[in-house]
Amino acid sequence: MATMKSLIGLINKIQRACTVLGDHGGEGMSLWEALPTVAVVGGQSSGKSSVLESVVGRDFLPRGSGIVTRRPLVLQLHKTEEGTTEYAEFLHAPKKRFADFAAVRKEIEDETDRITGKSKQISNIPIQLSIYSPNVVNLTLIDLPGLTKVAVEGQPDSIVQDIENMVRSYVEKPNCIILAISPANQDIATSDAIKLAREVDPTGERTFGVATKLDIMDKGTDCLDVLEGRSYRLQHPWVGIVNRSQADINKRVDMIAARRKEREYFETSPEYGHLASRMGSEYLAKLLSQHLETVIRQKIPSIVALINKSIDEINAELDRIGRPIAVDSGAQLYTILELCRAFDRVFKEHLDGGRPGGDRIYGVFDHQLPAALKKLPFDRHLSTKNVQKVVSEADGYQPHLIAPEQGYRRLIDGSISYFKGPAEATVDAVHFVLKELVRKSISETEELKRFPTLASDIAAAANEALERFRDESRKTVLRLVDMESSYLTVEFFRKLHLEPEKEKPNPRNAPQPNADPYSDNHFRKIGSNVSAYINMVCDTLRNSLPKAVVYCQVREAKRSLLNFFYAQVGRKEKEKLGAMLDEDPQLMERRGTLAKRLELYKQARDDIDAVAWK
Ligand SMILES: Nc1nc2c(ncn2[C@@H]2O[C@H](COP(=O)(O)OP(=O)(O)OP(=O)(O)O)[C@@H](O)[C@H]2O)c(=O)[nH]1
Repeated sequence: MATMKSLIGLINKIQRACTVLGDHGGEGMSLWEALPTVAVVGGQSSGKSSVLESVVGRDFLPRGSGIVTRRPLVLQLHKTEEGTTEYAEFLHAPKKRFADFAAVRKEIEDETDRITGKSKQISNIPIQLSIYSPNVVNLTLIDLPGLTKVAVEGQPDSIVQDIENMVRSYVEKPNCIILAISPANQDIATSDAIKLAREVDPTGERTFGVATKLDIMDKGTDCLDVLEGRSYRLQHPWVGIVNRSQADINKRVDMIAARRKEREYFETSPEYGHLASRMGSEYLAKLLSQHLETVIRQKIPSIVALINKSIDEINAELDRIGRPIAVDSGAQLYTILELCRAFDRVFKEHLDGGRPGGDRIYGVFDHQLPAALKKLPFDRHLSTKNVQKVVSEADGYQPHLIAPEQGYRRLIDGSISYFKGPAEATVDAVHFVLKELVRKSISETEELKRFPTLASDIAAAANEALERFRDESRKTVLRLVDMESSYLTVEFFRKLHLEPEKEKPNPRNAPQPNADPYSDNHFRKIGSNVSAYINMVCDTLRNSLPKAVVYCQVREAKRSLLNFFYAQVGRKEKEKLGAMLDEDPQLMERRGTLAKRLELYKQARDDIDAVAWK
């Protein structure tokens, strides 16, 4: 079975971790709130600090008038071997050991002011103090500001309510054991601590009543009715305490002597002698420690359940925002390539039909290109007038004898050059569709959302690659057009000569006697032959241009869009890779916090497993 030391020590450890992570309750069912604690509650000057110092056996708490305790002080007591030196440690100064307890008092004052400033404000951010001593029991107590009645100089009017709200936020928790300090020299009925305890713990199952200042009750009065449970009955027996008086404090009576004096007081007291074994700060410490250990043991299952639930929630959140990237360059390079592949998959789905977009490329070939070809000004270029002009210029001083070979060539070349416009327009149109698909693919790649720098690097690399593909495609389509000029299809013209005159003899068209062979008819015929040839070329290009564009741009985009990028990334050194994976700072901070909390909860679960099964 787990020992008391190990269980309370376990809770101390988890409590410290919670404070490091800023989990001191208040945000839903936090781990802190699931941990059993003992809260010390009492009115101003009720003797809270004196009880705590008696339990610790050391003078270490700040004293003074007005509100002294302005932040909760989580006091974790660790019993060490007899004869070992006592020392204290603060969570906010983990490397520093305090052997001088006067310095502990100063550190508490300074740390209080660090958060609340020199004002008399209060704050619910706890100060975590651990004391290691052979004269203590394993116990965690939370010292809270004294319940006060009136604001003093320098305090806001709301201070009374603020303090009560803070104290209430601790004692209302079902896991909080209430140490209610009431001065016996005042009517217990007016005790602020008992009033509050009755409110939040009506059955008294988690309230321990402590009566202080028994030694300065009015002569002839005693506290037996309360201490023997006849009035203000609680489930746990009241404990009477005699702390150092102010005179003792001023005389620097040390705590161990004070404890001895307290023991003698009860053993020699005519009223309380028969209760001596159940009175005094040492007995109170043991009673609380045993009770705390019992409560912790009962709460272990619910604490473990909460820890497991928190671990699952944190893991789910980490999965949602993405796990931290390992810092070694191999892992970073792997991550970058994985993210590139994720983008590439989305891009290919757009092209191959899994996602919309690829159809727009087909639309360029099926609508835009034919429409552009149709609009080419061949009618004007092959008008009889222009044919005559070109043929005459081509003949020079010697008119052609049979067929105007040069004229034909010039007319054909001139016509073919018109195809360059639609060819380049097709290349550009497909380029812009591909660029748009890159942009969409970047935004649709979920994994890339947390890496804005890498996303823009991939987009830049992809667009550079598309520019290269476009240049290559433009050269290729212009070459296709130029090839049509470089060698005319002889077969076409052979057939032309073999083909009977298609036109029915039309008296108007029939050659008139003494007709000029170079008449309109002649040139119209040339124009129509060239037009027929150009139509053939047009049909060829309408089919070959899309093939060239797909081959140079679409196929390359699918095969090697990021090849240059991969080569560049492979050559980058470590810090450059890290810079590519820089994330949204808020996201990184969020992930860091979650990772720390996850670590806390996993460590707590392991600690509990290690202790609970001993
Ligand atoms: N004679 C006697 N004096 C006591 C006893 N307990 C506390 N005092 C005195 O009462 C005064 C207040 O004691 P503290 O321990 O500071 O009380 P507190 O509740 O911590 O006060 P604040 O935190 O400042 O509100 C001090 O002068 C103590 O010396 C006691 O049992 N007997």
